Amino acid sequence: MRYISTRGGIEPLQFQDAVMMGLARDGGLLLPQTLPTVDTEVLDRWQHLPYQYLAREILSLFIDDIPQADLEDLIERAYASFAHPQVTPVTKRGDVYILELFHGPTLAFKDVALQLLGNLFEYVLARTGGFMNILGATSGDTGSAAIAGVRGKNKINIFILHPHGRTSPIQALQMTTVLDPNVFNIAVRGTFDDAQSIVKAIFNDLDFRDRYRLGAVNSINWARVLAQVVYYVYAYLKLRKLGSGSVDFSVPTGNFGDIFAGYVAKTLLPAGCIHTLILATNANDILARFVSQGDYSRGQVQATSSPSMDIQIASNFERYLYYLRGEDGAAVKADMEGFAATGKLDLSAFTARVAQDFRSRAVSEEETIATIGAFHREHGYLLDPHTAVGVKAALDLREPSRPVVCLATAHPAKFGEAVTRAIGSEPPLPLALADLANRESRCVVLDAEVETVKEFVARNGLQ
Ligand SMILES: Cc1ncc(COP(=O)(O)O)c(C=O)c1O
Ligand SMILES: N[C@@H](CCOP(=O)(O)O)C(=O)O
Repeated sequence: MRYISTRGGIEPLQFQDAVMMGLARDGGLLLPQTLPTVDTEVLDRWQHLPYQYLAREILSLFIDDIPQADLEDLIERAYASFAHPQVTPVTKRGDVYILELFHGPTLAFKDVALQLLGNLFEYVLARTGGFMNILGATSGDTGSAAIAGVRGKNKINIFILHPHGRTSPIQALQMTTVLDPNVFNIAVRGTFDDAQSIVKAIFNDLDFRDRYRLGAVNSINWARVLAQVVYYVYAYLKLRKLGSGSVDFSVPTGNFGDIFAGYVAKTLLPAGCIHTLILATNANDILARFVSQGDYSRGQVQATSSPSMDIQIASNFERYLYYLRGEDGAAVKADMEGFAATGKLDLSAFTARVAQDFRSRAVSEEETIATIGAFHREHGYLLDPHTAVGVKAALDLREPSRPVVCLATAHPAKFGEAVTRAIGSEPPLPLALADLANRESRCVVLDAEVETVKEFVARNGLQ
C-alpha cells in the first residue's frame, strides 16, 4: 500500500513515511492510493474476533512495511491501557445503540488512535534514529490524548496549542497538569480554528518543519483516521451477529476526522453494510450545511456546551473532497486555495452524490441539554454533550427499519457544567479526573501568531 496527497504533489509513500510526514509536503492530506474492500467471507472470519485481533486484520490491509509480529505488539500495548476488555463496547439504550469510545486513559475517543500513534512514533524513531517535535492543535480532547500517548517518551517533545479559555476546565487541566519535561502546553488567544491554521502554516514552512522534524498528532495524520476505522467495523460486526445486515452511524462532528474514518469503513465493507453516516454538528454547522445544500462556507466560531466541536474549518473535509472531485488532486488544490481566499466553496452540484453517504443535522444548545436530561431520565444513562448532539440527530433522522449506532465520543464527567445544567447535579468524577484541580499545572499563553509560536517551538524544541 502506498500513500498519496489529496493535492497530487508528492511521490507515493510507504505507511511509516506517511505517519512521520503527517501533513503532505504539498499542503494536502495523505490518503491510501486505493481504498481496500473486503467481502462477506472475510466478515464471517472477522465476526468473532476480539478488538485487538480485528485491529490487526484491518490495519494489515493498509500497512505493509511493519512486520506482523511488531504490528501485533504495537496494537496490544496501545489497548492494554483501556479500562474495558472490549476496548470500545456497544450498549443498547432505547431506540439507539451507543458505541462507547471513552474507556481510554483520557476518557475520549481520541485515545483509540493516539495510544497507537504514540507507539508508532516510538517504533519508527527506534529504527531510523533521530528525534521529533510533535506540533498539534486541540479544541480539548486531542491534546490530552496526544500528551498521554507520548509523555515521557525518549527523543519526542510535544507542543499542543489550545484556545485559551475555550475548552472545558477539566480538558484544560488534563493537559496542563502533565509535567513531564517533554510536554509543552500553549494556550493561544484565539479559537481552535486559529490554532489549527497556525499549526498548518508552520508545517507548510518546509525548512522549519525539517529542522525540527515536526510530527502531527491531529487527524491530518493518516494513522489517526486508520485506527478509528476499526471501531466502526467492530460495532457493525456486533450488530451483524444480532442479525442486522445494514446499519447507520451517527457521528458528532467537528474536524471531520471521525466521520471520515466512518466513510473509509463504509467503503471497506460490502455495499450497504454501513448504509448512512449521520453527520451531527452543534451550532457550528458548516458541515451540516455542506451535506444538506452543498454550502461549505465558513461562519464565526460559536462557543457551545460541546466545545470540542466548536470548529468552522474542518481539516479532514479535504479528504472527502478528493473523492467527490474524482481523485483529481489539481481540482482539490484549486478548491482549497479558493476556500482559503474566500471562506466559501459551492459544492451544490454534488448534493445527490453526498446524500448516498451522509445525512446531517445541526443540533442547538437547548436540544443538546434537553437530550442529556431526557436520556438520563428515560434510560439512566449519562451522555456527554458531544455524544448528545449525535444522539439527538440519530433520534430525528433514524430509519425505524435499520439500527443506528451513536458514537459516544467522550465521558460526561469531562463536561460537568453542561451535564449539571441538564440533570441538576454534577456527574461523578472517575478516578482519572478526581484530583486534577489540586495538581500543579504548567502552560504558556501566547498570541495567536505563527511567528510567536514558531519562536517558542524553536526555543524549546529538540534539535
Ligand atoms: C468529544 C468529541 N466529540 C466529537 C468530536 C468531533 O470529532 P471530529 O473532529 O473528528 O469530527 C471531537 C473533536 O474532535 C471531540 O473531542
Ligand atoms: N475536537 C478535536 C479537534 C482536533 O481534531 P483532530 O481530530 O484533528 O485532532 C480536539 O478535541 O482537539
